[in-house]
Formats: sequence, structure tokens, C-alpha cells
Amino acid sequence: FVTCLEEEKCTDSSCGEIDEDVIDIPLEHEKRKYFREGQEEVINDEDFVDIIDENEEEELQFVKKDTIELSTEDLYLRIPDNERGELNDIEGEVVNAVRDTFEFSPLARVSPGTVGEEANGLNVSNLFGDDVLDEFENKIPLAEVSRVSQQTWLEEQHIGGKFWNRLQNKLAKLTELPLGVIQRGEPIQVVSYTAGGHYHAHLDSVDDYDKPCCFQTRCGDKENTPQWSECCRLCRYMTVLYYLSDTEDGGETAFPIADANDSFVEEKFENLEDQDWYNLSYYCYNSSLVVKPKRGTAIMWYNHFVDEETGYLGLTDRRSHHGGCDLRKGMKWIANNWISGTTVDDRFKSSVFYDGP
Ligand SMILES: O=C(O)CCC(=O)C(=O)O
Ligand SMILES: [Fe+2]
Repeated sequence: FVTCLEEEKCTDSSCGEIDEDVIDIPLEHEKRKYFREGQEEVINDEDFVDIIDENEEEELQFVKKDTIELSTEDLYLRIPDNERGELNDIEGEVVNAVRDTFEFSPLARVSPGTVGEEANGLNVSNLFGDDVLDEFENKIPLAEVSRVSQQTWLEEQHIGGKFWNRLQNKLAKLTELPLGVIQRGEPIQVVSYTAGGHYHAHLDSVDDYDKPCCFQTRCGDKENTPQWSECCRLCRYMTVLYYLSDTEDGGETAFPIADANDSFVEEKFENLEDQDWYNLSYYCYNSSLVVKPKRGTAIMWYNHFVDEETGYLGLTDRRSHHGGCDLRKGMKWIANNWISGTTVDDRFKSSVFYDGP
């Protein structure tokens, strides 16, 4: 769809020429405000947001924290446990598609053969696989390795258009962003951890404003640009993280400085070396927000501020640092659904992940 929200930004004819997948939507919206201001608020029943899918009359609800360990109630949502709930679909269709691929022993996880391997039509990678190998050769403790996990990218073709569309519609309602914003985002990333696995605190997005957004960029002659490419920067406005499994022991998602005020954030970064608060193998439970994975639930948060002048993607919010704590037993499965945001200058640039209807 085409949106020309502010008349003066385009003439009638330039609007007419814009491809259907080009989006011009400032990012400010109700849920974000609710999130930012919600820290101090008591959440009443009537504040809960019901999101009804017009076609299927399913609903998503924001729920209170009685089912989970959370210090901030309003950023948690639960998808109903009914038999055909969205995440049960993900559990069935997505996880089954990749489960065989991911069933490596902890040792296989760091053997060269598993790095960038193709299996069941999916590319599996150990992110920082080579680093992990180096670390192992140098006998550096697992706790010092920033990420120990496996991940793969799921696209529409892997799980089918029907499911993909339903999920995107749900996300649009959930995030209160236009469907077009959801559609131009990256594929879904499925991540699994075995015992000892973790991902130390990090930002999902970056502030490297010399580079264009990866979701809008083709590097060299590549069809689209890998999310980790050097030529571009991640522009992940929001993260929606689905829990595809419970965890028996450990494996929480931690936000070490989620509730920090500005000066506290500065302090945390000034003394980073001393404090090492981002090392979740050691400091998971010092975090200001710790979420215990529960299958069929999801959390979402904002990685960026909205630029106050333009209403488009602003700087990253360092309070959104987060990661996965050490899993001590069994397996943990999650999926990341990143929602891309564009800067004002690139607002008419299309996404490499979406060709339009
Ligand atoms: O495993 C988790 O709970 C967090 C994962 C994460 O932050 C990521 O994959 O970017
Ligand atoms: Fe992350």
C-alpha cells in the first residue's frame, strides 16, 4: 500500500509512482508510548489490549504477570493456548521443519561441519561459529564466549503463505504498526540452545548511520543482503521473541538495564569492563528484568527510539540490551521476528525481503 501521510512530502504524481511495498509510516504509535510510560503504571484489567483477528476471530491478549517471572507487566503477552493458536502453529510447523537439523550434540555444535551447513533445505549456522571454534582451541571457558547457539532463517517458503500471512496480520495488530511495516521485515530467525548455551547481553540493532539499512540494501550483486553484512546496518526497530519451548533449568531472557534512567545507563557503560554486567553466564540474575521462557508466549520490545523530529527510526535505546542466560538442562527454542524501521531519508526505499503483492 502507498501512504503519503504528509501531503507536502510528495506530489500526487510522485505518490502514484511509489511501489506498493514502499512504506512511509512514522513509527510513533500507541503501544510504544504505553511501553515507555508503563513502567510506573498499575495495569488494570481494562487496560489489557484484545487484538481480534477479523477473519478468524482469534485473539491475543496482554496478560498479567501471574504466569511468569516479570518485573514489568505490560511488555508481556500471551497467545492463547487453544489448539490452533499461532504459536502452536509455529511449534508444529516451524519447529518440526528444523528440529532434525538442530539436533546436534553439544560437541557437534562446535565442530567445523556444522558451521553454515545446509540441512532440510535450511541453512544452519553457528553464529560466530569460527570464533567459538577459536575459543575452544584456546580453551576459553564457554561463559566467555558471547554466543553459543544455533540458528536458521525461516522464510515464507518454509512454512507456507497462509500461515505467514496470518502471523503477519497478528503482528500488525499486536504492534499497532501497519501491515506493510511488518511485511518488509527480515525472515524469522529460529534459535536453539543446548545445555551451556547462552547469548550475552547485546543490542539487536545498531547506530552506524553511515550505512544504509540491511533490509533495504543489496550489497554487490547479491540478490539480497545477509543481515550480518558489513555493507549495511541492522535497522531492527522492534523485536518480537517467541518462546517455542519451556525451559526446565536456566535459559531465561534477561534485560540487565531495562529500568535504568539516563545517568544510570551512562554509568553502566562507563564501567563496563569492571562490571561485565553483559556476561549473563555470571550476571543473569542481577538483571532488572528476567523472563522465564514459556512455550507459546512471546515478549516484544523496542530497540530504537523514534526520532522526535521526523517520526522515523532514531537512535538505539541502550536499555534494550538483553540476552539469553545459561541453559543448564535440556533444550531451549526461540524465534526472533524483527520488525524493521526506516530512517526518514530512506522512507521510500523498498525492502529486499518483500516484493509487494
Ligand atoms: O535466547 C534468548 O532468550 C534471547 C535471544 C536473543 O536475544 C537473540 O537471539 O537475539
Ligand atoms: Fe537479541
